[in-house]
Amino acid sequence: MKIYNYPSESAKIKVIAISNRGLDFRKEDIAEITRIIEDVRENGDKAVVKYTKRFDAPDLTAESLQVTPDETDIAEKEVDKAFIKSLDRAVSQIKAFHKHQLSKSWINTERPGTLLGQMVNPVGAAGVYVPGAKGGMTPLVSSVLMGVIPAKIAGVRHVSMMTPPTKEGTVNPYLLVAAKKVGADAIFKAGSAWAIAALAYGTETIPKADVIVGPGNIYVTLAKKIVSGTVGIDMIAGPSEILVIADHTANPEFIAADLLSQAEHDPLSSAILVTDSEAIAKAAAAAVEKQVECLSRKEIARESLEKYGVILVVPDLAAAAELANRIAPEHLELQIKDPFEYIGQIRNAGAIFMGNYTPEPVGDYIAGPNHVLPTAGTARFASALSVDHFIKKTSLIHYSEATFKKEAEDIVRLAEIEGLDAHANSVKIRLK
Ligand SMILES: NC(=O)c1ccc[n+]([C@@H]2O[C@H](COP(=O)([O-])OP(=O)(O)OC[C@H]3O[C@@H](n4cnc5c(N)ncnc54)[C@H](O)[C@@H]3O)[C@@H](O)[C@H]2O)c1
Ligand SMILES: N[C@H](CO)Cc1c[nH]c[nH+]1
Ligand SMILES: [Zn+2]
Repeated sequence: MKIYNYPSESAKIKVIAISNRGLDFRKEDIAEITRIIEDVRENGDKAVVKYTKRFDAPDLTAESLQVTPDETDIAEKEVDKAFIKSLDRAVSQIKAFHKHQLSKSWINTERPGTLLGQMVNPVGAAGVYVPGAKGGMTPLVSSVLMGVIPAKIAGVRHVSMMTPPTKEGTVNPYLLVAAKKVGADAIFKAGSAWAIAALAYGTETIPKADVIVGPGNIYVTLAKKIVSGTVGIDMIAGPSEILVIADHTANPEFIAADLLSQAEHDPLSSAILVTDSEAIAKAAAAAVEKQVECLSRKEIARESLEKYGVILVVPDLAAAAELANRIAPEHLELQIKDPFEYIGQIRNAGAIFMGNYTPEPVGDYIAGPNHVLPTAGTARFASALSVDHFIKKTSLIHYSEATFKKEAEDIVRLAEIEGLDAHANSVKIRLK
């Protein structure tokens, strides 16, 4: 990884290139993904099957698009007991965390003659996208939990899970077992933009969703952006990112391992180290070089680090916080002497990991908070996937006759200023 002093012109250019990578869709991709979405909207299952055959599973048919109970039964026999034990711990900790997020309906009668409030309801149907590039080579079991658990806690009646099938037209058994464990109602063998389009518009086999959530590669993210508004989406949860702020107390081997943990996700992932210690910068760069060689996904990690990895040496930790706030990373690790004192300086980050024994993967798998997080600087305004993404709030309003009459004059005046006679009349007619 290259080391730059920050601030400097060259470092600024590098940081801008990294920050812009996630939402920097190519015109050709926008055109192609829009075409795919329209095709699915018009031709339903036929189009979904066509793209799945072309990109993922050459022998898939409309009849085999949905995973059958038999396939899940077979999967249950294929996975080992140790997996179930780890899965159970993750499920229970993720459930416990998300239960805190439940909102309650409320009514207020403080103002005499009124009842005002908010009724909370879950959406009827949700779609959870679970990434699975290269025929399920990286089955993101944890993303099944992160998508389905908050939907079910919110009370969503029907949750469809979408994931790209393997070349043989199957779904990785670990994904199937996880999906059953958390109560996914249907699983479909479709990925990429066609899966998102099928959820947005519905097909003969795939039910239309009210909300689509879940991370994915650039095509998934772009498709979600395009259908947003027709359906609700959680956020732009694109290629993973990590920014580590480290001081002289940090362990360079730990830093390197954590940077690589996100670089290995995708050639478009980004990994940044910001430190006030030149010695740490050099040692971490050397450790990355050494550790990357041992990774099975070293090609991906190398490509990501080459393009979107950087080490920045800043004058002090205040400058590091300022930079982190500007980049608004998905994951921010604080490998510094007193992270608790420091967090007050951080305003923009998807999730903050504090201390040398809280590496990012703790949050990816087991701590409890959701790992579906805003990327590409969208942590400036977006939050982690949560129960809130699956609910909506309806306002409740009731006026007594006496209170209505007391406020009528004000309503009429405001309506007349807006030039809306019919609004004024709907009040005046009740005063006669
Ligand atoms: N932000 C988050 O919270 C978060 C969480 C987990 C994972 N991630 C990210 O999710 C992503 C997962 O990506 P992935 O690739 O492993 O799985 P994916 O399921 O998102 O992508 C694979 C799908 O894309 C299709 N595809 C390949 N080339 C295509 C093309 N040219 N046009 C259209 N579709 C094409 C494949 O056929 C397959 O169906 C990674 O970028 C990872 O960093 C983000
Ligand atoms: N780090 C990813 C979010 O950017 C989530 C994940 C799933 N599995 C491993 N990691
Ligand atoms: Zn990860």
